[in-house]
Amino acid sequence: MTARRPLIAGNWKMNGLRADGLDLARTLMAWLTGEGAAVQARADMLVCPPATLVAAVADAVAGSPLAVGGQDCHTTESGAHTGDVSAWMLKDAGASHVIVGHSERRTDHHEDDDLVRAKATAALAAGLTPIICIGETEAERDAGQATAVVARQFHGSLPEGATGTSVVIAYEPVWAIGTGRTPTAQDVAEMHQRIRAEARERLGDGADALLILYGGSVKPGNAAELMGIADVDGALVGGASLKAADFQAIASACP
Ligand SMILES: O=C[C@H](O)COP(=O)(O)O
Repeated sequence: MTARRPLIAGNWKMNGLRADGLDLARTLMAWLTGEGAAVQARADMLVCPPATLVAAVADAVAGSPLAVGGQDCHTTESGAHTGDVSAWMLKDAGASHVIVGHSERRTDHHEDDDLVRAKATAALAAGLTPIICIGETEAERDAGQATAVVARQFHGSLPEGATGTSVVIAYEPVWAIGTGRTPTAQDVAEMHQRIRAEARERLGDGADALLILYGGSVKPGNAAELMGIADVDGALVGGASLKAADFQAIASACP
C-alpha cells in the first residue's frame, strides 16, 4: 500500500484582485513556514488563483512550500484562441498544477469528458499535474445514477498514459459546491472507494498512489470528518480558501 501525502488545494475561482491575492498567498506562505510547519510536514498546500494572478502569486511564493496552479487550460500549446490560456503558459508562469473539468466549466462552457481529457493531456505534456474534477448533479444522485456518472466521467476524462502520480482526481458533487451541503461520510467513503476501484482498472497498482480529493462546501467545521475518511486524500476548497484562517484550519485537519 503506497502512502499518499494529502493535498489541500484552494480554488479561488473568479475572485481576487492583485493586492488581496498577494496578501492571501503571502499569509499562507508565512504560516506554512512558521506556525503551520507541522501541517506542511504531513500535507501539501496549493492555491489556484485566477489566471491574471498566477505569475504574480507564483513569484511571491517562489521557494516556499506553497504551490500554485491554474483553474483551466486550453488543449493546445499556442495559437489563435482568443482569451484562452495554455498549460505551457501556466507552467511558464510558475504553476505546478491546473484544475480541469470543474463543474462550473462543464456547465458554463459546455465542456464534456473528451474536452476535459484533452485539457488534462495538454497539462501532462506541459509538465503540469492536472486536477481532474468529476461529480454528479443532484438530479443524477436522486435518480440513483451518481456512481455510474462519476465512473463514466472518470474514464472519459482520464488521459491515456496517466499514472497514479501524474494526475489528481477531485470528486465534487455538483450539488455540494457553494451550498453548505455535503454528502454523508458514508456516501463520500463509498464514492471515493468506487473511484479508486475504477482507477485500478486503468492504472493497476498505480491506483494506490492516486490522490482523490473531496470538494464541495469543505469548511473548518467539517474538514476533520471529511479528511478522516478512507480514500479521501485531501480537499479542493472553494469559498473557504479565500480566508487564510479557514484554509489553514482545513489543512490542519489533515490526519
Ligand atoms: O473547486 C472547488 C469547489 O467547487 C468547491 O467550492 P466550495 O468549497 O465553495 O463549495
